Amino acid sequence: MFVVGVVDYTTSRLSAPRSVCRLRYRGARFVWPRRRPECQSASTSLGWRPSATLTKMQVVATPAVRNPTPQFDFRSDGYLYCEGVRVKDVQEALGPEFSPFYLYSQDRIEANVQAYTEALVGLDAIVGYAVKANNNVMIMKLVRELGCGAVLVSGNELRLAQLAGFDMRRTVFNGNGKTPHEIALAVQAECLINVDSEFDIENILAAARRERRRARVLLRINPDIDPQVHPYVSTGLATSKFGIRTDHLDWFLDRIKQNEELVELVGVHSHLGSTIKKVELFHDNVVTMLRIIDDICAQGFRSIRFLNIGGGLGIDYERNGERIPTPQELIDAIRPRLAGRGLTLIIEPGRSLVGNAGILVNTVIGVKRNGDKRFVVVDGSMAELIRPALYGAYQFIALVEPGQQDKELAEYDIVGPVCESSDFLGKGRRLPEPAPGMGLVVMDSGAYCMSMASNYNMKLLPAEIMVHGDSWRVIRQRQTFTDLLSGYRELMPIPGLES
Ligand SMILES: Cc1ncc(COP(=O)(O)O)c(C=O)c1O
Ligand SMILES: N[C@@H](CCCC[NH3+])C(=O)O
Repeated sequence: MFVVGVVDYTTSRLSAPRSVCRLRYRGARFVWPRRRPECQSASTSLGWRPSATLTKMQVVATPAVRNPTPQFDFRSDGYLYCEGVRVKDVQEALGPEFSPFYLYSQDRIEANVQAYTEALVGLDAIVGYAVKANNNVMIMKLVRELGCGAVLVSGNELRLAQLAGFDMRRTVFNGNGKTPHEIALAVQAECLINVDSEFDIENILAAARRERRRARVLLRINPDIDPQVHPYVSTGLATSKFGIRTDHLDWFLDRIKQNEELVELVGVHSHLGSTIKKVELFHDNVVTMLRIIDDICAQGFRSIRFLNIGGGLGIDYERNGERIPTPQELIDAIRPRLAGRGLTLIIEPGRSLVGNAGILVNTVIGVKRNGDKRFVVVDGSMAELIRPALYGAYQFIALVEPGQQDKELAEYDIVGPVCESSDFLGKGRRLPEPAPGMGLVVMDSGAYCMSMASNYNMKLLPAEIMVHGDSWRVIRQRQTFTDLLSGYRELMPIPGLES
């Protein structure tokens, strides 16, 4: 919560960063009731919260001016809450040693899964959680209990899915560089396996022969559709490393036909990319894939049962009022095409299941000025959250507590302590000046944040906290210095690492 203006009733003047009676802040609007200066509680919209005194009314605003995730809200006391838990209380309970940390809302994850399951009513479908988005095993267990399958991209994700109790026959093992060892694991576990290349199919055939099991495979198609996203998260263009070009499909079909005792072709897969905001793209993909299924069936393949359309639905990172399609809108766009086809739809969401269910809570180390430029330096960095450094990604940033009321709003770059100029969490963010020790949150950090974190500069992987209702628990401990040294165990004596 911070002051954006002061209404002086005695002079009927509004002094504010912009002296107009209509203030705008990141898409939200506060309308000062010019005609009713006696009004104690002004009309507000989208999170603006006025407070009043008899002669002057301070117009104060909470930073979450648009709140697309009700489980995370900035309340009138100026603090950020996750469900019933005040985030500042968790920060204080953990202490500075455990900062930064990730914090998730169980309710939000449940609601996100439910949005898919409700949208899919009446369709034969599997929601395959893309584990790469967030591989916390407690989150994996939760989505499994909610009925999801899993989409895996490494042998270790596969093992973790087994530990999390997934029915492995409802998992998809995917990837453009599966090793022979990983393929053997997938064949043993009876995953659905995506074929991505010539060497992939050879390795699958070899593993099936060795394991004496018939592998169930899907062909990952490269549909050459532009998902209109950042090039680094686009996967379905002809120039991408992923999938099989349609003009090369026949080679794969022949190879499968020659080896039908070892592999069963059960479906096709494609994934356009991530952060997609247009449902028409999913529709176009389904149309392309159905045409390919028809071609494949015309060549005598009788066992095609799965249409896997990948994941990719975006979330509302910007919170600027732009409409992001819901899972319901996505499914509604493709449902008519699926009627009467007798296929099981597989959809592989990652970001849209967990992205807005997590936040990264950092502690402010200090504020620094270099000439006109102002920085808020926090203890979190590109090591814990790399999306801004890697893609220039925008994630909403705010203080988890009231800013210093006597200080003005200003524009800051939010940076970490890592020795890289790309180490920023946000640029040019308008904030009240924070004091050292205050909590600063990066919203929408549930997907591709912790799972992409690193030990750069020997930073420790953060703890992860799950909130449910009024309580919270640690669902992964913070790494320790000793954890970082475990690879040296055999090489030198390290206290605490003898065995
Ligand atoms: C094959 C595949 N499936 C599913 C996903 C999940 O995508 P998203 O998190 O955007 O839903 C990805 C990641 O982009 C992927 O590569
Ligand atoms: N890591 C990306 C998404 C990659 C999706 C996997 N193909 C992100 O943070 O947005």
